[in-house]
Amino acid sequence: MVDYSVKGQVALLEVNNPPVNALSTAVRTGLRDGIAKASKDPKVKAIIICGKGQTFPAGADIREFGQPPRAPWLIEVGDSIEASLKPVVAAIHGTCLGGGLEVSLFCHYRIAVKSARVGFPEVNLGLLPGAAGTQRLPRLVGLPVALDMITSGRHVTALDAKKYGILDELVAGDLINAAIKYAMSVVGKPLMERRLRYKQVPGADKAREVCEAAMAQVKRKYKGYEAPVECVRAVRASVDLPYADGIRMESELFKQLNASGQARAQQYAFFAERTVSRWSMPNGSYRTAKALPVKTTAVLGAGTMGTGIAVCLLSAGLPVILLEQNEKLLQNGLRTIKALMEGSVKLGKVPMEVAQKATTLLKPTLNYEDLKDVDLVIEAVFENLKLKREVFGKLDKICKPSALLCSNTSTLDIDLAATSRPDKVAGMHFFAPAYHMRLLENIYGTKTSFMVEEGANPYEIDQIMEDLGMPMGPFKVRDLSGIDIGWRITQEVAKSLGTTITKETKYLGGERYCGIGDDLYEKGRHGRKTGLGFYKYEKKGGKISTPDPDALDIIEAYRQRRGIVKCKISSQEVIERQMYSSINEGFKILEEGICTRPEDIDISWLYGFTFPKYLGGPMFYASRIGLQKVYERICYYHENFPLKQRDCKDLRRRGSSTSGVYTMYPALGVVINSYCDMTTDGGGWTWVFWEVAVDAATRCCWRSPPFFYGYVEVYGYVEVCRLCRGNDNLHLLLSNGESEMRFDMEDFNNNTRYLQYTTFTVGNETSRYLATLSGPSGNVGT
Ligand SMILES: CC(C)(COP(=O)(O)OP(=O)(O)OC[C@H]1O[C@@H](n2cnc3c(N)ncnc32)[C@H](O)[C@@H]1OP(=O)(O)O)[C@@H](O)C(=O)NCCC(=O)NCCSC(=O)C[C@@H](O)CCCCCCCCCCCCC(=O)O
Repeated sequence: MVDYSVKGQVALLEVNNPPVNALSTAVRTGLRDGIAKASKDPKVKAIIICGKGQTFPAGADIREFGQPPRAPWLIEVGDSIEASLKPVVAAIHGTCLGGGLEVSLFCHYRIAVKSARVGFPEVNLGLLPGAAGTQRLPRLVGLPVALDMITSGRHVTALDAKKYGILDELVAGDLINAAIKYAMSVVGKPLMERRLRYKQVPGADKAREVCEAAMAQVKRKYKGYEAPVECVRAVRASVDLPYADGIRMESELFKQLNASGQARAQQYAFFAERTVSRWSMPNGSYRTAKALPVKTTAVLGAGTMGTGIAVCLLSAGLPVILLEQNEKLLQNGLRTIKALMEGSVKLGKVPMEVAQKATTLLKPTLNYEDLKDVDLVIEAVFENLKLKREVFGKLDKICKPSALLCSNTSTLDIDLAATSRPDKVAGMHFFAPAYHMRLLENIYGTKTSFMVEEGANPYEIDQIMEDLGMPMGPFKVRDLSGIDIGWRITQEVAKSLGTTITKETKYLGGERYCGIGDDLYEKGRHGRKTGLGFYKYEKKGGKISTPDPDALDIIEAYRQRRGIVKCKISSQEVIERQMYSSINEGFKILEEGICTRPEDIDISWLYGFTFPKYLGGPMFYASRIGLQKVYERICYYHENFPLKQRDCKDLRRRGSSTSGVYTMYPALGVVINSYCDMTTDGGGWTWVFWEVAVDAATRCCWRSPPFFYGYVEVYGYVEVCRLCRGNDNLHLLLSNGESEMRFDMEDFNNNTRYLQYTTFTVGNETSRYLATLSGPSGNVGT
């Protein structure tokens, strides 16, 4: 796993663990042994560490995180590198990430080719750099850059890394030859000053302000995610604590994060993203399919979706012909595209050069003839079957036979497009905003409005779903995508069913129909673009939403017209009805063979609905709750409400299996047992322990950090019998000696599911602590 050779007076340690040279146990052992061997060899004057194949090590081996940890620890290997009496040079190409960057920071010198990138992406896996990265990077580059890199996980170009001081030199030509030359040039120079552990963090006097600002920023930007918060804490320790204590704290926080449900979910998402790219269909797979070259494109319709799609294509550097039916709509569209491009540049999402080039790549037209040579057409006209059929008829006549004709429809049957080239016609459903969302898919939503019809308040529903981690509640999403769009879609559905929607319509196609959206539509409340929808906005097209009593009046009038008696719907029920109906649909999709793996569905949600990665996706979420429970609740809603939940045999089968544990995610380990206890120490701290057995092999245990302050949120299923038993068995108490946090538990002895949502703030500290406790098939406390 590490090839050892000596070139002249330089020992070469080449990590050889394709595809990304991950730092597995064997690699760590190889590095440790290689350093020892080179240190003993009198011929060797300097040592080089590099990667064979496509990259320098891109990090620890993520697959090892779900297994019992095995020595040598990366940090011990790093210590032996730093202690070497012969200079050690990291020669970097490809992606030097995570543990790879940590290895290089133990080396005395770092050189790289210009195309290399470095970074600490651990945060994206629900972790922090756990092999001294949080202590060493700040010592090298100062707090602002270290905090930015570690909390964002971004990849930094070699050029920037050189500017920050991470790299000592950029080299051209053959990396190994350049590294040998460089290594020989530093032989005999003092090594002490190159050992980062002895350095002070530059700008330490500003640590408090800088770290507090970073903490406030990560809480705002990565709301709900635990890892960025712990990253800031760990980096701050590089200033507040001596090196050895900082390392201990980093290691504690790493272990704590790694045992959390968020890390499991984010690591699952990492592999799921890669799994879904290995698609397979009856007539081919990713192995056999060849991509059709697309050099020129056209977008039909310059409304919200059309302009968004155009920006997406332009940002990818593709020429776009934008077609509209009249000059006024076309000019509006061009203005929107210009504004979106400028906004993307401001947010750093699109480089300035790309935006400048886009102006030359965009060609407006009113004439279908201009589309005759394009490779790809994406139609984004109104969701009206007749109109779309007309458009496809014209495109079929004008476009070259090899051109792909795609529809951005979210609901209409693509087979109805009626062209002479059905094999070149496809649905290409972009998610709004099209230039931002990475998903191009066709999944359709939940039956949210039902709940509002029964008495729930849309703003409360949004808040509950946002607290669960969705960036936007379902009603904000409806305002964003346009209430008129929803209205048009249901009109089309009704038409295709040979019926019409009236004020009295209660069922459509055998499913319950809610007409609240129709009432809003009739009042001109079409969502954000009109400044009014479920919410009120600061202006037409505005982004600042405020609850609107007028919208609530419309909803109430609707209920009265229908004779619906308003009832109270609990937060738990809101979550269940939102999530479980989607999970049920997910299983139905698997059963129907539309998707082949749960990962396909989860990735659609992560990219299409910005579902929080720390929950993994609805299918992963279901497996954490326990399919049996999910299935029981779906049955309950099916029996007690006039909802038409489609009964899914697959979920029923899995849900009624006696084990109660679904082994859908063996790679991550399945939690088979969990145990929770607490104790109060002499300092007045209440320590909460969760002990979790994973796959009967890994036992991880973590406790609440000693600096437990801030506010606590507990939500999700709480299987109370698994909670710590306090004096009166009725609450969970957390205390920091001055204040107490108390979570009252109801139905404690009934073993019933229970949702408790509480926030608690102590002093000015705004840190967030999230605790998710759940079910007998063992969900990890986080
Ligand atoms: C590197 C990439 C950018 C490459 O992208 P590309 O598109 O080219 O390729 P793919 O993404 O498709 O990947 C190809 C292939 O490789 C697999 N893979 C990629 N990275 C890894 C990896 N790090 N580990 C394993 N496998 C990996 C990928 O799955 C693909 O295979 P597949 O079969 O699925 O197709 C891109 O891949 C990328 O971004 N990778 C991730 C990079 C990353 O996140 N790196 C950081 C990893 S975490 C880390 O490094 C942590 C460190 O800080 C070290 C922590 C040390 C922990 C010490 C803990 C102390 C506590 C224990 C002590 C116990 C003692 C006690 O009890 O006291």
